[in-house]
Amino acid sequence: HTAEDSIGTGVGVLGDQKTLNTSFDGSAYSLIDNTRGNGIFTYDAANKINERNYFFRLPGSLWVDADNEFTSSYDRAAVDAHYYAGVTYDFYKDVFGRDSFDDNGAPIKSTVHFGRNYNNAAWVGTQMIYGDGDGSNFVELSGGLDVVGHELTHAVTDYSANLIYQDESGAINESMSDVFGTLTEFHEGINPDWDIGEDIYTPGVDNDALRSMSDPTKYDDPDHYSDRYTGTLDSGGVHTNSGIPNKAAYLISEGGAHSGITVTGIGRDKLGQIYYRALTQYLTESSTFSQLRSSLIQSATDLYGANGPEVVDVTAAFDAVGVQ
Ligand SMILES: O=C(NO)[C@]12CC[C@H](CC1)C2
Ligand SMILES: [Ca+2]
Ligand SMILES: [Ca+2]
Ligand SMILES: [Ca+2]
Ligand SMILES: [Zn+2]
Repeated sequence: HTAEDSIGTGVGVLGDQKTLNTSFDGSAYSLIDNTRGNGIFTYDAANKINERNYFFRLPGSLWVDADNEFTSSYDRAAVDAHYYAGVTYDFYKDVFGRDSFDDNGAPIKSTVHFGRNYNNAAWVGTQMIYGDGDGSNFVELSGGLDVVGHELTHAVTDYSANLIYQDESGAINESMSDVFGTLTEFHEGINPDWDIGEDIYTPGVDNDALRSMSDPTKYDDPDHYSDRYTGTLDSGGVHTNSGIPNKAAYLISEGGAHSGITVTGIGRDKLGQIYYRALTQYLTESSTFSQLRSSLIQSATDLYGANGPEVVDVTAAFDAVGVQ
């Protein structure tokens, strides 16, 4: 008896109802979505840490439920990891024609309840992991669509430019994840914004976020090359210096005046196409900010012509953040 596709109901981290693609094996329902690529699979690390007190051996146990209703508080992290992985899969497929992170339908695996009070999420080379947060700095991190899109974009990057996670190439790696995590949020269209992590950060504080793409300085990240971090923390400031290309991406899409330069704005769709082409056709593992600028100008030229408003805006945006 082979398993069959089923549709379950769930409640996400923020208490929102959603339907889930699940799989019934004759006795129980599991978080296997067979409607996308070679499947989306969600697992439970059950907050265990292994005998040496290091992180739990992955992926943990496949998420199983007796009645196809995923409505308990313990279920919420799994509901959103599963559902938002599907949203991100659809974004890449519908907008760029990319079939999963490897463009070959690779199964997408996520593990939730990872670690204990773990204030983080990551792509660990083979799958996503999501901590529950400590309940004060973070709630379950899979509850942020931009975070799920951010993490899955790390996988896309690994299978394309494979940007080294250090210094400027690392900051571009981070920025790509913020850009496509944000574009995923706009594609779904529920409370989209140019902030990162707002849905899962500091439940006790409203209107804050981890990072801002529209104004990186709001959270002390630079928005100009002259203010870049040159130290060794965080692999050379990959989560800080990402503010510089993030600000450029925001200006390319939305326009604005910055450092005495005015950018018109070409919109999110063109931003996404230009960035996706640069990530998959021109950037390499050691690309610098300057090479990001030239890759994006080349991509805009390929897609929309040599002297159009798109090339003008990409050029102006990188001038505005001090990258030549
Ligand atoms: O930027 C990140 N990882 O590279 C974050 C930080 C908070 C969200 C979960 C992980 C995004
Ligand atoms: Ca149930
Ligand atoms: Ca956001
Ligand atoms: Ca908050
Ligand atoms: Zn990241």
